[in-house]
Amino acid sequence: MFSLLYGLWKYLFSKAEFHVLILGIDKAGKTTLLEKLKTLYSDFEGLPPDRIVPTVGLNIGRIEAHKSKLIFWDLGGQLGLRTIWEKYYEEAHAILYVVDAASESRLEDTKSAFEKVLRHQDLQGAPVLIFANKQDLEGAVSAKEIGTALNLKELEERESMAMAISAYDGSGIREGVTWLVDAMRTCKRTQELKQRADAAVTMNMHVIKDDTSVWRKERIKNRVW
Ligand SMILES: Nc1nc2c(ncn2[C@@H]2O[C@H](COP(=O)(O)OP(=O)(O)OP(=O)(O)O)[C@@H](O)[C@H]2O)c(=O)[nH]1
Ligand SMILES: [Mg+2]
Repeated sequence: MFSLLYGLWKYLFSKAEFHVLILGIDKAGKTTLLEKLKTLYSDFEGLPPDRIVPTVGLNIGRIEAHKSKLIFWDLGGQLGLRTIWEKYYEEAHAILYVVDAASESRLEDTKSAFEKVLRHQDLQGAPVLIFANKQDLEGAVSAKEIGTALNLKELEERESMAMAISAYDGSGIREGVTWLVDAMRTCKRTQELKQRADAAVTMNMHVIKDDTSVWRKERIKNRVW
């Protein structure tokens, strides 16, 4: 009962909260980015790149930006781990797709994994932000080139953007987060996710009401006043 009431209170009075799924093939720099986000947006210093290992499970990062709470889910990008991605689609407000812009040889793999993500029913209407990562390396291609390679222009039914970043030095990340928050605030998918959450809260309220009436009946029965 207390947890239901607390959940309801939190729901009514807390800041907007968004779930962002960080995807991309292995070694794109997803976890390095997640740790940089923590450093840039919280009092907590994220792990330095030399302490980051390939991801097998799930890494979570919570930050606050533009009066919103952002919860990032970072999953492993190795081939055998990509089947796990879809378990998180339903709850995600947006996709942050990280690309190693300095590795031309892996662009085909990046592209086919990306197309598969976009085709999934559970991600309909989710805004997509592409981070063309590793811009600190010589030979890294521009965000525009990555956007063209991934056919971003053809995504009519959703908001999309490609931005150049370096998860090492942090360049471009803040601009990307600003775009992302704006896109999540205004997109139809966010409204739909909210409606679903509202429906769950309404159901919880019925449970609370039922609990209370049972409790009142008990008091009457036992004459406890
Ligand atoms: N030069 C450079 N290297 C980077 C950058 N971001 C990540 N790396 C390096 O790229 C490699 C892979 O980084 P990770 O963050 O582990 O990549 P990941 O996408 O999380 O990989 P998985 O967990 O296997 O899916 C590491 O050696 C990082 O140090 C960057 O902005 N610049
Ligand atoms: Mg990782």
